[in-house]
Amino acid sequence: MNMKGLIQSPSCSSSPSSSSSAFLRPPCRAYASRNSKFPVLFPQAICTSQRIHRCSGPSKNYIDARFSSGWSETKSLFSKKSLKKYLIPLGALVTSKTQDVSNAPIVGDDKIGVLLLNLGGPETLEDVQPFLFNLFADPDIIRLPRLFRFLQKPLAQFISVLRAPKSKEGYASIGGGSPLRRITDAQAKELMKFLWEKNVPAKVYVGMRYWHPFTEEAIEQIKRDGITKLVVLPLYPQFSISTSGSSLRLLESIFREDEYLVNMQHTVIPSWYQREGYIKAMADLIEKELRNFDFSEQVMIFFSAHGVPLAYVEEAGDPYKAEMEECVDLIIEELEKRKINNAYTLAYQSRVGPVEWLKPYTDETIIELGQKGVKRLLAVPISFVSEHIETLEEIDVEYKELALKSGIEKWGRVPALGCEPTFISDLADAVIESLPYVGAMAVSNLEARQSLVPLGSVEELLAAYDSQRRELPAPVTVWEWGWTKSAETWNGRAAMLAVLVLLVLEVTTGEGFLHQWGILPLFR
Ligand SMILES: C=CC1=C(C)c2cc3[nH]c(cc4nc(cc5[nH]c(cc1n2)c(C)c5CCC(=O)O)C(CCC(=O)O)=C4C)c(C)c3C=C
Ligand SMILES: [Fe+2]
Repeated sequence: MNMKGLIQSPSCSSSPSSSSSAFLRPPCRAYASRNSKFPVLFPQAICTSQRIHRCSGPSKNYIDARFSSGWSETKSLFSKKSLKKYLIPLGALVTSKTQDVSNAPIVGDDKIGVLLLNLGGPETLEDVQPFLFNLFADPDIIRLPRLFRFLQKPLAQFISVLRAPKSKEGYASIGGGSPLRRITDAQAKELMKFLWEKNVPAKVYVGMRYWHPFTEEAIEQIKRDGITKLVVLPLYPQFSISTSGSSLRLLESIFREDEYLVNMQHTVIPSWYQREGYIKAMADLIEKELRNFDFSEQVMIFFSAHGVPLAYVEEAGDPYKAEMEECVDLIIEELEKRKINNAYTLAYQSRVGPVEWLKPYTDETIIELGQKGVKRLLAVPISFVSEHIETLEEIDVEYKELALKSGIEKWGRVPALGCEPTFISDLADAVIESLPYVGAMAVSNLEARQSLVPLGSVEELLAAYDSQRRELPAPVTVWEWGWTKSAETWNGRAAMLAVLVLLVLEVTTGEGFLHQWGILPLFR
């Protein structure tokens, strides 16, 4: 079959892992979620086919865990009203008959596509500033109050120019650019291979949020190929408004404006950290890396996740923290099954700007552990499945140095999953399991309504998790001031306030240093 035109990057070497049917669970009883008024029934068919890790009892299922812990306590946007909506995904309903313009694989009458969503990264040092501009221009990264929205682009320009030298240094130290495109392309190629081997001939596309290949480019290709059923799969294991959410929001706006896409059936797999293949693959990597230590049972397993500003979780109901904690629990459970009972901890890295981010912070935790006499540390990057600047530079260089200075004697790091066959094979299973829900009309489709991983259309998912689209303090604060805990915070806030004043003056008068430097106006 013709696969030309698809991803042609260096592939990961892998061989298909053994069938994941070993992961099938015993039939699950139907039960209701503990803190919710809405009973969530999990029929056997769904439980087994979704291969959700926790399927053993009322207190240990995925949805139940969400609503019984952080979610309900954090003014979650999964209010009972939105939860109801969430559990009744409507799907994209209209079947489109498209012209057969390409060699896209066909199942029945359908041409199936999988769209992998990822962040994207600068490929050269010249790309760094424009990449940062795209990132900071994203209203899901810097959420300005409505009144200040017109400042989004000038502010993004300003911050990106300011941050570029530091970022460039980082990218220079890892070879002059991000490896993200190469790795994501390789993952796409492997995923396609697994899908075909599992008798699902699908095309896999990569759509990046902030750099090439942009999501818009992937969508154009999807249209050219005449895809009729699309599975949208963000490559972030845990959902965050700032990552998968942002990509889905972009997708929603693209879908809305396009007649072809309005009619294309699709579904979204919003997060998949609880899948057994992913959990086992992570545990495999940890187990392997522990073997490099002497006295391996004394090694502290240090999960380091990318942070998000605290307000995302506490004010907008971002499920990221709850999903992260659940994910760590699942990996630890898997390790314990293997008789690996090491101490472990979770901390958050990579904060940007002066607002408060999820705590504990990775750097502070490393210092504390050193003070407490921990001698062996194994860092586990957990929020991202490729190597990238924050593993290769921040963890491997900065945190390692800090750890050694803080009294840690032996440091190790688990590699990112990349193209691990167990992992990619399981992603292929996730795609296959989602296919019956593509375009499913949940109102009349009991299974879609009861799906454990709440598959739904882009629009429904966005409406469910972020319907109110609250204004949040941006990671880089531009309007807050006051007495703060540290001089760094205060300096940052004062500087940003000054920036805001200058920007307002620039934009209203049309004069100032940004105009002199040719940065403004953005569009001539
Ligand atoms: C789950 C992963 C990620 C979350 C959550 C996330 C939130 C987030 N990030 C920024 C700001 C920056 N991120 C940058 C790079 C970057 N971010 C992620 C992942 C998550 N970000 C990755 C994988 C990468 C690296 C891509 C690569 O090129 O390898 C950067 C640029 C690098 C730098 O200058 O440090 C910035 C800036 C914010 C503000 C945020 C939440 C609001
Ligand atoms: Fe980031």
